[in-house]
Amino acid sequence: MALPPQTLGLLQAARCLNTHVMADAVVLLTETQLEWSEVIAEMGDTRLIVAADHAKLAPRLREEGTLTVINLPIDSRSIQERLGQALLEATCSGKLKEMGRVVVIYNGVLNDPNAPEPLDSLSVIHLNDHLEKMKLSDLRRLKSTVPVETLRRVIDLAAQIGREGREGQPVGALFVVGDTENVLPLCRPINFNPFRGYKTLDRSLVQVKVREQIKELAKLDGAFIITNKGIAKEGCVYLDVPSKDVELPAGFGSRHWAAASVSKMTKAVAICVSQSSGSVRVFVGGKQQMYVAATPSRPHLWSNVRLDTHVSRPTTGLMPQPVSGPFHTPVKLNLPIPHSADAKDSVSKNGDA
Ligand SMILES: Nc1ncnc2c1ncn2[C@@H]1O[C@H](COP(=O)(O)OP(=O)(O)OP(=O)(O)O)[C@@H](O)[C@H]1O
Repeated sequence: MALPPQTLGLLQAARCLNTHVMADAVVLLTETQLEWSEVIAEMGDTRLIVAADHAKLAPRLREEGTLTVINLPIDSRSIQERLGQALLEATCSGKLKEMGRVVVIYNGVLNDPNAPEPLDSLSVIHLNDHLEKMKLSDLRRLKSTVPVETLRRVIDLAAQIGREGREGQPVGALFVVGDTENVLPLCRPINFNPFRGYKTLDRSLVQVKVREQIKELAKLDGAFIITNKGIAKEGCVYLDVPSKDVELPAGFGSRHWAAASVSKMTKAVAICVSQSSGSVRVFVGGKQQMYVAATPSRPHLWSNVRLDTHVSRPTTGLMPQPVSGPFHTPVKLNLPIPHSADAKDSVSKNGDA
């Protein structure tokens, strides 16, 4: 079966563009089975990376041993989010250079995916402009065993909870991600487990509806336990973790101490949303390794500006506006926490209010 003319034209244009802009590769984002041997023949010696729903396309893709494939499960996210995820996965797995550029072919107009020629768009993406500003590579530097994609998803969810609260009220939360084997024995239920009895897919944070549900559940006391793969396992659990081997500046309460301690005792990453400030702190190995401000100064980008304080926010007045999309959060890494006597109530000299 020959390739549809529009797809063929896009492949040829992508190959040409790849040479002109000296791109590292052509990335093909597709949910549609193609005649892969023809695609490969069309691309000649141009590097091709296929980002596709592996389960659906796997049998045919596997037949083409030479193709570089990124597994991208279909879900309800927008094409921009899926594209972001594909580039992130490709960069994190070393298939693309962080500073490089790529030509991407995708279905950008979002017409019927079952149409004979769903591929309709071509873009040149400079990864430096995207991934570096987003500082997603920083997630890798956390040196945790939790996949970067799971971390990004939970951090984004945590940041949304911190910014949006629930029904006008500020809400805090604690996510313990990964190493569930060692984390679960440290947990005891303080309420019914809201995830019990649900199928894995219905507990996956890939699903928007699951993330929305978790935002609702964040009102309840206790922590969420999330697996490496981003599956919610338990909610409303109390972490019985001694805090003797961790150090936090004055002003942090029991949620933050529990986060630091559980990350010290296990290989899990603890992601803590402060109810009082709305900010998010990421703990690995007993230490705070990342800070996400409650109010993004540069929406849609990850950056590492702002020094870190644990600042109270007003409980009345306008809440910061939620920002959608996967890469919207100002992030700070490893900057020292001020050791003031009352960090929690201090107002940042650096404008972190
Ligand atoms: N060990 C723990 N395990 C699970 N959840 C906890 C634990 N300790 C505290 N929490 C949760 O954190 C909530 C707030 O506790 P606390 O005010 O002491 O925390 P905090 O660190 O000051 O955070 P915040 O800035 O959100 O107030 C508790 O109501 C509880 O839901």
